[in-house]
This record gives sequence, C-alpha cells and structure tokens, in this order.
Amino acid sequence: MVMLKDPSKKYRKFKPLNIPDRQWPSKTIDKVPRWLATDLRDGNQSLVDPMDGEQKWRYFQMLVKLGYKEIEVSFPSSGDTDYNFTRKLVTTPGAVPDDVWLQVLSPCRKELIRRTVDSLKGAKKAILHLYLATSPCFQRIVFGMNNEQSLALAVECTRYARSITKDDPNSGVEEWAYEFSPETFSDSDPDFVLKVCEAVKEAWEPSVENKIIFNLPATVEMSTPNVYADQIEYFCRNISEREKIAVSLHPHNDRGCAVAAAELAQMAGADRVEGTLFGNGERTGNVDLVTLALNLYTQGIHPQIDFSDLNSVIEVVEKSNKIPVHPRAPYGGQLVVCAFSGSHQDAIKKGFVARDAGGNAKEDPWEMPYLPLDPEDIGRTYEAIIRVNSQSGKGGVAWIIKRTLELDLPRGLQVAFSKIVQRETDMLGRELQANEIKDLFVDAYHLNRNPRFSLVDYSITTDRSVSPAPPVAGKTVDSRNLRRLFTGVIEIDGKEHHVTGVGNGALSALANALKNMGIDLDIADYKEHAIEKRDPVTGEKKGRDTQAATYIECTAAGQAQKVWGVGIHEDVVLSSLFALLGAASSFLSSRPSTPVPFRPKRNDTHDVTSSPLSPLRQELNGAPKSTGDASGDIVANLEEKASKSEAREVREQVNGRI
Ligand SMILES: CC(=O)SCCNC(=O)CCNC(=O)[C@H](O)C(C)(C)COP(=O)(O)OP(=O)(O)OC[C@H]1O[C@@H](n2cnc3c(N)ncnc32)[C@H](O)[C@@H]1OP(=O)(O)O
Ligand SMILES: CC(C)C(=O)C(=O)O
Repeated sequence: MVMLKDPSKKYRKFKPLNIPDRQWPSKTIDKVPRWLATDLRDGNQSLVDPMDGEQKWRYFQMLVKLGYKEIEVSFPSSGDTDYNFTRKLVTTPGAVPDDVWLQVLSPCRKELIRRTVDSLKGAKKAILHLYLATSPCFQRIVFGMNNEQSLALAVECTRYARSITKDDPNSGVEEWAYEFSPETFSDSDPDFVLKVCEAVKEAWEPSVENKIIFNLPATVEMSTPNVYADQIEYFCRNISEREKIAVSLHPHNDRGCAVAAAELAQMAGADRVEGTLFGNGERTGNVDLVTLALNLYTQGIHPQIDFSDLNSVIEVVEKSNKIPVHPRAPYGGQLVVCAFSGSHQDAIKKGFVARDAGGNAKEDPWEMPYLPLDPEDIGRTYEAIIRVNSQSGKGGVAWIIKRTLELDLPRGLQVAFSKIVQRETDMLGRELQANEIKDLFVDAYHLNRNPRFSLVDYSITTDRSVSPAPPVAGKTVDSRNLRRLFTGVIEIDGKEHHVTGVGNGALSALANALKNMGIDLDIADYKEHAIEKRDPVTGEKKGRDTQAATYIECTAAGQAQKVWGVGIHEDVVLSSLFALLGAASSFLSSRPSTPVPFRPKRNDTHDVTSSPLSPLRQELNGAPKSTGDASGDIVANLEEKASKSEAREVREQVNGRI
C-alpha cells in the first residue's frame, strides 16, 4: 500500500487565522493591480533548460509590448547568462522604455547583493528584490536560524542594500525601489512576518511616492485560498504606514488554487500581483497572469495588458519555455474556444445567429451560451470555435458550411448532411477539419461536378398550348398563368438525351422532363438565397458578384427515401436546375436499396426501352412501377406531402420566381 490509510498524522491540517470580522468576503475587485511578470526569473529558474540571452531578450520585448511595467528580468548572481542579460538590457539604448521597472532578485547574502546591484548600473528604474524565509520549517531546516537571527539578517541586508542603491549617488541607477519577500509567508507566523517587515521598512525608510514593496508569497500553497486571503487582510490591517507600502502577492499553484488565491487576496487588500504567463514556475507553477488579466476583462475591467493576439504570445511562451500551453488552459488553450458536442455547438451557433440578427456592434453586451469571452477580442477566430467529431450534431456541421461556403442550409439538409459527416467521423475515428467537411459537402452535393447528369443545352419557353387559362377576347393574357416548356439536352453517364417537359415553372418543367425519362422525383422542400460568389472548391471569394444557392429535397414517387440537391449559380434558374439534377444524380447513385420508379410514357419523346437510355433503364431494372399519375406536377405533389403553408410558399417560389 502506498497511500496511508490514515494520513492525519503525517499531514496536519493547516491552522487558519481567526479573523471573525474579516472584510474581504464582501469586497469585489474593482481595479487593476500592479502586475509584475516574473517569467524571466521564477519561471526561468524552473525550466529544464533555462532561457539563453537571446530567448530572454525576445521574451522581454514581448512583455513590454503586452504592457507590463514591472518585469523581474533575472537573478544576476546566479551566473553569467542572467548577469550579462541584465547588462545588455541596461546598456542597449531604447531596449527598456522609460516607464518600465527592471526587477532583480538576490538572497540575503552581501556579496550576491553587491553583484546584483552592479548588474543594474545604467538603468533608469530598478527594483532590488531580496528574500529571506520566515517560516519555522525553513528557519530550522534550511538556515539553522531562529526568529531573532532571521530578523537581524533581513535588517542588515536591507541596510546594506540601501547603502549601495538609493543612498549611493554613484549607483548608476536613476530611481531605486526596494522589494522584500518574507519567503514562505503562507507558512509563517503572521505576527513574526509583521515584525520582520516593520523592521525592514524602518531600515529602508520608504515614502508615499516611492513605496516599499512587501511581497507576501505563497511560496508553497498550503491552504484553501480563503486562508491566504485572511493572511493578506491581517497583514494589510496591522502593518504600520500602510500608505508607504505596496502589498504584493506571489501565489504558487501547489493545490491548484493560485488564481483563486490571487483574486481573494486582492479583495483582502493587496495592490500588486507577481506571476507568469500561463503559469510557468516552480513545481505546479506561479499564478497565471493571462487568466488573472482576462478574468478582469470579462468583468468589464481592462487589465492594461493587451492580449489582442494571444496566439502569438503562446508561440513565444511555448518556444521559450519548451513547455506546451495546456489545451485546456483558461483563455489560451487550443480547445477552450472549441465545442465538439452537438448541444454546445447548437447553442453557440444560435448565439452567433442571434447576435448577428440583432445587428450588434463589437462592444455590445456579450451574451453567448458557453462562451464567457468573445474569442475575437483575443485574436481567435470563430472558425476555431466549432469543431466536428463523432459527438457533434447538425448545428456544428451547418456552422462550418456557413463559414466556409456561406451556405445557409435548410434544417432538413443539415440533418441529412450531418449523417454523412457522422458516418465519416465514425469511420475515421477522429475529428474532421473544417476543410474536410467543406470538401465532403462539395462532393456529396456535386458542387464541383455532377457525376451522372450534365445539362448540355436548354431553353425555357412558354407553352401556350397547355396554358390553363386561354386568352379571352378583349383581355390580356396573365403571363403568370402560362406554363413553361423545358426543352434541352441532358447528358447522362456520358450520353446525350433530348428531353422535354412542361410545368408551372422552369424547375417543375425539368422535373417533368426527368419524369418523362422515368426519373420520377417529387419536390418536398425548396429554399434559395443569395451568396457572395465563391469558388465552390476553394471557397475563395470571386469578386463582388452574387450567386444564388438553391436547395431542393426530393422524394421518389411512392418511396420513402429522400435526397437533397444543391445548386449554385449566378443565374437563379440554372441554380435550381442544377440542384434538381444533383438530387437526381444522388438518387440514382443511392438507388440499389430503394429503387427509383421507372415509368416510360407512351407519348414520350423517347422510347426508353429502345433508346440510348437503355443502360439507365437497366440500372433501374426491377424497380416497381408507380401507380401515381405521371402528369401530376411538382407543386401538386408538394401539396399532398407538405403542410399547406409550406406548399403555398414553394408554389409562389416555383411559379413566380423561376
Ligand atoms: C522561492 C525562490 O524561488 S527563491 C529563488 C531561488 N532561485 C535560485 O536559487 C536560482 C539562482 N540560484 C543560484 O544560482 C544559486 O543557488 C546561488 C548563486 C543563489 C547560491 O549558490 P550556492 O552558494 O552554491 O548555494 P546553494 O544554491 O547550494 O544553496 C543555497 C544557499 O543559500 C542559502 N540561502 C537560501 N536562501 C537564502 C536567502 N534568502 N538568503 C540567504 N541565504 C539563502 C541556503 O541556506 C544555502 O546556504 P548554505 O550553502 O550555507 O547551506
Ligand atoms: C523569491 C520569492 C518571492 C519566491 O519566488 C517565492 O517565495 O516563491
């Protein structure tokens, strides 16, 4: 057995402070703290391969660009890399903006403090940071010192630091600040910490304008974050000359609560937070500055750090640390702006549709199911939001087709295409990329090339001979009542056929022409809309022209099977004809399971039994003969099958528009 049955002897419960009148629980975070980025020090010291000078340089420039004004750049006494990097920063003109403070860390050892201070000669603004552990555990085990000795060392080193920095006119730095960290604060006696800090403050003599920074680290996270908040509130309430002090936080993430600890401790009175981008740092890491900043942002407070292009930040962080940002890391993780599951995708899609429909501007209130932040604000694209795997539904798939091809699929087609996608994801056992889904759609609905039917030539004329309302003397003919005659050449499986058909509109005329060839399709659903012209294969915009997209759902007379056809063309009539031919092609190709009725009509242009259509007939061989009326037009069929209002809508479209 590895885990103890009773761990209570080995691990003792952390004893919380007793502050019955604590104030922080009813506070909120209303302002941006001072941020200190310690990626180049605490983050760097924890890496398998610490950064070299060049990597540090690039990282530093990024931190400056993001807006950090206090940056812990090194531990100069650790060796040449950090010392030389610090020298390069202060000696390279323009490398450090005038409003940026360079912070450097040293233990309480005089020779190391000297070297640390020397590294900064030439800097405009510098923070010298000393640390000394105050917890009984460290005092006893690491230093072999008692409280008095620790306090004396802290004061002695602060005095020494003062003498070679702000009190030294030849220090070579324009403005000095001082930070002291009672290391292991989270495990220290709060009253002893106060005693040490009072003594250090007295030794440094801060002012209101140039405050001393007391950095109170959860060097190791020991307790629930409310206990850390209590410790911070206790310090803030009891330290004297609070106005001359910046209370700083430095939470580590041993229990996974660093962000919560930092937030509660700000509510408890802290002014400043030290951390790293994406939480790199010793063991489980430092508190993540990206999360803290964007948590503020999503509460309506700009963190004064610009994460507009978070992807490029991730790139630098990953390259420098050689540690990938976790795919589920808040805000930055690859997967956090993605939804795979059907119900999430559906809700997000509806959210975006509602936002678009409301004509919302970028800064209008964000109300989006499942997404706490507009991904666009941090430079992430909507395309990345919805990804498709076997857990996805029609909503996500439709969203991808909308984004890639600008096609607004009717609900029935969403359902049908989603099944095709589902089959593919199940078969491949992996996620499908947006481009793969687009290609699948182009292929399934023959947008690139109809594999079986091709419209070689056609004309649509009015057929007055069959007009339902022949002209009456003295009255003009209502052209809306004229029936249309489709005459054309259709190539089927490489062979040309002359066909004719009559209908209420061009589409129904073609449907009847197909019916005359034995392909008896009824139109069950019809939708069209305009789109910007795009290449159907690459999806790229092709100028400013618009195209029509037509969606037609067909059933074979007397059959349950339904197929969809999609047509895209500048000409709205052609777009619908292509959609019908697409459906016809899909129908024939899927026929073996549900054969198409094949009914040669005696008065047809072609006798299919002896015409070149024979191969087609053979393909259709064995199909049950329909008992339906071969002359019934598509709108009449539709009225039988669809609801009355839908039928009326389609009738208007078919009769009036095409
Ligand atoms: C919580 C933190 O992250 S603190 C920052 C930690 N960062 C680093 O340590 C990175 C850079 N460190 C180094 O390069 C080296 O450790 C150095 C240069 C500081 C010291 O190197 P060495 O002299 O070889 O000492 P070593 O690293 O073995 O041990 C640390 C020594 O410093 C002492 N020490 C540790 N912390 C402190 C402190 N805050 N003040 C004074 N002395 C300290 C230890 O007690 C130990 O002393 P000992 O040798 O008398 O037992
Ligand atoms: C030096 C101090 C602030 C530190 O890194 C820690 O305690 O974690």
